[in-house]
Amino acid sequence: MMLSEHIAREPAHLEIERLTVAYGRRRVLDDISFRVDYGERVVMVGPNGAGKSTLFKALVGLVKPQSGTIRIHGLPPGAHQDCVAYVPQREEVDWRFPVTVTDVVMMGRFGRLGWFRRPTRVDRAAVERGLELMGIAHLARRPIGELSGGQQQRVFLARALAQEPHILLLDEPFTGVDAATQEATLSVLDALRNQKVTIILSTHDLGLAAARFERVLLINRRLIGDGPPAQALRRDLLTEAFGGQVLTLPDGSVLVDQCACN
Ligand SMILES: Nc1ncnc2c1ncn2[C@@H]1O[C@H](COP(=O)(O)OP(=O)(O)OP(=O)(O)O)[C@@H](O)[C@H]1O
Repeated sequence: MMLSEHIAREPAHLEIERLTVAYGRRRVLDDISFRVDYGERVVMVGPNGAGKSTLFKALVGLVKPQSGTIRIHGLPPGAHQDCVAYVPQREEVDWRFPVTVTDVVMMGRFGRLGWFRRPTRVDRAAVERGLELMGIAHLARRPIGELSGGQQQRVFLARALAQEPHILLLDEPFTGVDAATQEATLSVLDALRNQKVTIILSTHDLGLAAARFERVLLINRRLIGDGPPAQALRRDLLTEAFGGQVLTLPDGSVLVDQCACN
């Protein structure tokens, strides 16, 4: 069955059931289940090492689950890679690559192009649109390695947009970027709402998670909270997820272990 027929017949969604992932003998995701409907905007929060990046990698088929299932439009990850765009954390990218901004953004089209087909007018237009949406059309010919952290982040978002995905996965896109890039990214995500693009983004910023997203997944190896911010970011759940860490809550107060001090 063609993917397009499948989408037409079924409500498109992402479904994760009893997902367990281990590196060697160490479980980093344990029995995680949730479902995301088409067009939902979800933010994932949890402490360092909670398994957020691992979950993204499992969603694009880069790590194999030990058990459990992932279904995207009813099919396993990798079956239609094209409709899922993944923006990894910046430090996972080798910036010495001698390629221009346009080259990188065009990579977003490779799923459609195949590696050996020449870009068509449609591909070039998608690349230009991505560059313009992220405000970096003027950087098109620059080598990627020469750009600032915020500019590089915009390039990777432009590449994801050029892919024209149904599901956009962003792993900590705001870490180490300037406020203008953060705002530009958030407004592009707001615009994608009209196109029913599903967004899953991870961040350490609980205030941003609460203010800009309708649904929060609170993760630390297990799924500890799932729901609207007021529900998923309750103090008892945050304490469970973050243990003894000092934490700034969405309301600006500080949580130190069990004690909430304003
Ligand atoms: N390739 C790997 N091999 C072995 N262990 C790994 C590998 N990748 C991640 N881990 C470990 O798995 C756990 C989860 O890591 P992961 O990067 O998914 O967490 P995270 O929530 O994204 O963390 P952060 O917020 O610090 O980015 C960590 O303890 C990490 O050290």
